[in-house]
Amino acid sequence: MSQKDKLIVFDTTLRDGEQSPGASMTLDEKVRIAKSLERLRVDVIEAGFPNASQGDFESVRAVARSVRESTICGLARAINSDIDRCGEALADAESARIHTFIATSPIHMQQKLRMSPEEVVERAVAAVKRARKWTDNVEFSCEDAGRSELDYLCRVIEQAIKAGARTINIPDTVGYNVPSQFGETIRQLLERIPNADQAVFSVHCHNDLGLAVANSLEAVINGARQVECTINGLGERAGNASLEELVMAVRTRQDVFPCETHIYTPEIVPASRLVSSITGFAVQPNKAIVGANAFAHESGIHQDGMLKNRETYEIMRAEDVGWKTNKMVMGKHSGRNAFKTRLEELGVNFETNEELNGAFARFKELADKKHEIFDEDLQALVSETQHEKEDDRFELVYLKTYTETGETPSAELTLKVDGQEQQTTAIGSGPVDATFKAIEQLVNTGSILQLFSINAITQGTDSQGEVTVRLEKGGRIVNGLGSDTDIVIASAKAYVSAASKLLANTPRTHLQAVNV
Ligand SMILES: CC(=O)SCCNC(=O)CCNC(=O)[C@H](O)C(C)(C)COP(=O)(O)OP(=O)(O)OC[C@H]1O[C@@H](n2cnc3c(N)ncnc32)[C@H](O)[C@@H]1OP(=O)(O)O
Ligand SMILES: CC(C)C(=O)C(=O)O
Repeated sequence: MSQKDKLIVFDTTLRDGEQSPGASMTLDEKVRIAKSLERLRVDVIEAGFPNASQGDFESVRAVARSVRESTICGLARAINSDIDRCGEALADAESARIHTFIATSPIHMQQKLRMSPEEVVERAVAAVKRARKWTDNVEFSCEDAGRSELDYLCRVIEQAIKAGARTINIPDTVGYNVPSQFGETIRQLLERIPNADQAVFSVHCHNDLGLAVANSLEAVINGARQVECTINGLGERAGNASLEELVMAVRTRQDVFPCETHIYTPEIVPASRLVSSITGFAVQPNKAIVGANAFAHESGIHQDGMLKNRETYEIMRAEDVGWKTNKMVMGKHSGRNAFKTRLEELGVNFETNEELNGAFARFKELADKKHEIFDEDLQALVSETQHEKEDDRFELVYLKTYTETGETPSAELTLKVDGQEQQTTAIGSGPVDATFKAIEQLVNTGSILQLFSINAITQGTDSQGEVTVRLEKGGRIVNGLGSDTDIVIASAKAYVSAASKLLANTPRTHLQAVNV
């Protein structure tokens, strides 16, 4: 069994997270999120502020009734009516905690509460005692502790513990602290408060300077054993410390942290998605752990390293946080190793290095035009390459089409016909029709177009179009395939490919080249 301390994970997505402007949640949504936090094995779920409104009260009560495995907590000011309402909302919880708070910084005491430091101590003590009438599990927070005087903090906290608080929370309410200083504050509090050993010290950091996770971790190194956090870092203003980052930092760097969480990490990504879909707050792609790119690799050197040994570029396993797998994104920065490996996974093997190099060159060309190359793009690219290999009598060199409202569409075309460049122009009912007529002038198949179909290979307006052209002549039917981000060019490629097949065994003299 592990000798390490337990780090208690206190999630406040439903309370501080909901304080994000625009992130309000309905009762049902809160229960769904609470159930997801329970699956994550979060130790304490702060479900709301029951005295804020009837709706908040009912939500906290509903969460308290639905969740059995996590402790359910409610927030209350150091005011009897807040505390009693909180106690009522939590009455049906399997395990309940009342979290009461009052500000301890000079600016908050003078300007907001308009209370003297003595009055604040008295209110804190009275609040903790009142909460203890409801439950033994009472947490006390010194709001704006990050800007409070250390001697005064020691005084308030000592009294709060004496009054019965079993968790003491040190919030950096406005995200003002930096890690070394915040860690030192925790160390000093634990050292100087005589009854500090009778409570668990907790931290609650905000992200105004982007330091919420770093400050929390430094506090843990200095003795804090509860971290307050939210899924996706949701929360007031710039948000709170993000649960997923804290949990994975502690887990990944067990050489640094003297404690461990009991979080079931494969539930992290599902919880993140749920919170994002309910609040409508999208997760940025480069967000640590839960961003779409957190386990995606695009550059060739990284992909090559990953294929040789995953740990060259990954410090965690995607599967451990709930992704199906990590991702090799095929794009313009990808190299040959990743290209070849992905195609092999798709069942395509190259017989020679020349073939691989040819396909890879085409892939790079396509990647310059299109941000991400999907498996379907690769398959289209290879099948086009293989078609060309079989029947390369004709090759599209240049195509320019002209369309304008009220004007007749036209096409200007250069084809390589049996190795020789030939040019022509044609008009048609549309740019594709004009292009097909121009090709036909040069290749002269005399065939009938039986089928012309276009499909978008992937989603997005930068998707490639894949075109199939079916030509029929004298009972013989051939298909040609072409793909490109420009659907007229894809159509030209498909027609040229079909024509090549149709005339593969025809004597080369049949062609009547038209030079313009
Ligand atoms: C840092 C944090 O995240 S703290 C939690 C923030 N969450 C919320 O505020 C929850 C939503 N809030 C609300 O619905 C309302 O503000 C309520 C119901 C809590 C209070 O509403 P109102 O009674 O209308 O008061 P209002 O919001 O205008 O002002 C807050 C009052 O609480 C006082 N107060 C603030 N914090 C505390 C505290 N911890 N203990 C005691 N009194 C406090 C203020 O001094 C002010 O008192 P005053 O009216 O005598 O000046
Ligand atoms: C009530 C406390 C914990 C809080 O949310 C804060 O100080 O940010």
